[in-house]
Amino acid sequence: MLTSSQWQLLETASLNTLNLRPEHIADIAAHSDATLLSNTQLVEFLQVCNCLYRGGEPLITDLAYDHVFLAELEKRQPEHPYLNSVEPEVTFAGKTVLLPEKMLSTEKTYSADGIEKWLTRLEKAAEDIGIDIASLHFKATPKLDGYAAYDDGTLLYTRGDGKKGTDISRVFERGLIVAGNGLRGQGAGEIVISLRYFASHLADNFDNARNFQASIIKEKDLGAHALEAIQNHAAVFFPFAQLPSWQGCAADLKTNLADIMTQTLSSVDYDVDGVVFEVTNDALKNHLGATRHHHRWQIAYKSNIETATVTVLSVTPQTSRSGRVNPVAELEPTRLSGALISRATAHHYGMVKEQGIGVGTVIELTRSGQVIPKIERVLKPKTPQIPEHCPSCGSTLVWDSDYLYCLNTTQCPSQIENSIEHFFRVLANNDGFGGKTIQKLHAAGVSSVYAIYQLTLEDLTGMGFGEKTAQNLLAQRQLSQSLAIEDWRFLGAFGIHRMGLGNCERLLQHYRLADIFQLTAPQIMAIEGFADKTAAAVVACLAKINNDFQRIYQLGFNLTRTPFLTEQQQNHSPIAGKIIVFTGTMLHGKRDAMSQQAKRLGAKVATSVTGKTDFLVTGMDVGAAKIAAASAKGVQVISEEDYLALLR
Ligand SMILES: NC(=O)c1ccc[n+]([C@@H]2O[C@H](COP(=O)([O-])OP(=O)(O)OC[C@H]3O[C@@H](n4cnc5c(N)ncnc54)[C@H](O)[C@@H]3O)[C@@H](O)[C@H]2O)c1
Ligand SMILES: [Zn+2]
Repeated sequence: MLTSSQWQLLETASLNTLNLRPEHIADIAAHSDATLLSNTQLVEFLQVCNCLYRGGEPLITDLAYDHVFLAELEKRQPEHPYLNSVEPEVTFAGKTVLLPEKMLSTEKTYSADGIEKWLTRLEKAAEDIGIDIASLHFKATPKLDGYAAYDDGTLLYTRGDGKKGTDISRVFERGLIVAGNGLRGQGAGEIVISLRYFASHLADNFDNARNFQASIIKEKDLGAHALEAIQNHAAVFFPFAQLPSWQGCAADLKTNLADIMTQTLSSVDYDVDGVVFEVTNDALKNHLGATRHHHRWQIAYKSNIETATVTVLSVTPQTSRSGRVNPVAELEPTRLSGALISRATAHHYGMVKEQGIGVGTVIELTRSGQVIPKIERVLKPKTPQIPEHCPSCGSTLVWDSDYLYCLNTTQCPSQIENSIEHFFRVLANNDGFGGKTIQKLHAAGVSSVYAIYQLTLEDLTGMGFGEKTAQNLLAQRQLSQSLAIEDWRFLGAFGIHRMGLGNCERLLQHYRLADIFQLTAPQIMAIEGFADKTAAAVVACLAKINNDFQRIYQLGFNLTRTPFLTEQQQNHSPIAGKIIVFTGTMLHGKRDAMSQQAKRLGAKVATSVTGKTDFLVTGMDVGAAKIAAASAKGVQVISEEDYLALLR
């Protein structure tokens, strides 16, 4: 659930009126799965995370934000405005002022390869304007993970939306000093707090450094802790120009990249979330310029994985919808990249047993893009904690290779509740049936998806749901049936073993939903992507869920049929077999819907223009440079109108 202060931040930013509701937001964060979200939900969730992050109360890790949710938006809608602008700060009161110069975000990479590519681009650009590559000079500075601000000598501004910021000069009136030479007016920098000071003086009162930085800026009256930190010069404004730096030529940079990273990351006593590389040549910087999001002459190399050494307090078994019992380690609360971690999953009970994970085990915790971090390595083993009985239903557990299973598929509460939850989560077109509601329904004797669809208002109120909640549940249930949903998603909601959403779609590209229950293993194996083991498992599982499936299917859902692969290929539409890229804002419907239609008509829809692209279909607000670049590659550029005429 969101905390009340998180909710307040959303209210201040007017994000409390979104379609996403608090329990849904918390649920998405907990599952860290972006694929189930609609496009609108995805963008709304990003806005919510950004607001909470800037307000000092992050909901998810930076890695989850970048690699799960932002990456999904990039995959689906690479041209989405959210990706092409500076993520706004929304939380501070104060006068809005135009920034003396634009403050942008940074381009990011997570690998040495990304740095190499960036260098190649710079070298090409240098050649274009006749600059000798060997003369280029580079600089690496620690990427401070504080609160970005701009000091023009008189006022201090927040970064705001990159063009307009908020006047927060009050922090200097409160005694904040400028780090380094102490001079005002050095432009962009960050408000940061000493790591050592935070650990010794503030850790008990603030969740993380970001949380503290936000408090320095936003609170009307400073708390005693903040005041003391400022007086002790532990909290400072650090102009980037004053940061310690590595400097050298491109060849040095390439050869010593790993060393430069290690040195720079530990060169200051502040939270650092990467290293910023930039070229210093002014002519080249001017030539390169910026996108709406970042300067092309600068790149941040962010570290992908974070680790910490932690002691295990106990290991808790959790039964999943498939009956597999997963070990969750309860940990001594530990800070990892700003969030307080108190639980981690071990891969399976085989690992718990072999490596000795139990009370007092010391482990290395790794976090790479998931909200719940994983135990990667055991540093000091102890007696393992292995359960004999299912924590949910008490039946005796059995081993199947490395895994422990509860075989009580028909009565185990965890299995039943998690399966129902899975169904509604995958449908993703309603948000009435979350974990808590399902638990309550199950406790009242409702133990299947079908049974949920039989409930009346009286049934629900009889189970202790309030009149309003009950009505809302029925409305949400109605939505789940009336809103259009792809048939592969519907099939995926049944949680068939070895049938993730991708395999469901693949299967339905060859057979109608109504026909898949008659399929044999060889027929499934004939489909590209299904190996013999998978095919056999699919047949067995389909047989197992057949009755349940038919009953629910017959309730009536608004299913969209997956086009057969053959239909797509043999289609005689004017765009059959063509590769199309859509760009800009479309006037005649959402781009998503247009892509779907194009696919149905046999076209391949790509997200970026290459020499193989046939058509670039342009909506509104498409830059001339983009059009010119496509034409130069021999791509036919047509307007949305012309495209629709072509289809007619
Ligand atoms: N956890 C979450 O929910 C959440 C939400 C939103 C954003 N984020 C994180 O924030 C990031 C995006 O934020 P952003 O737009 O501020 O981009 P960014 O992380 O790329 O930071 C850009 C900023 O870096 C600062 N910076 C720090 N040290 C610097 C140096 N040495 N030289 C130059 N600039 C330096 C500048 O102020 C610049 O504005 C994402 O990558 C994500 O990880 C997380
Ligand atoms: Zn059980």
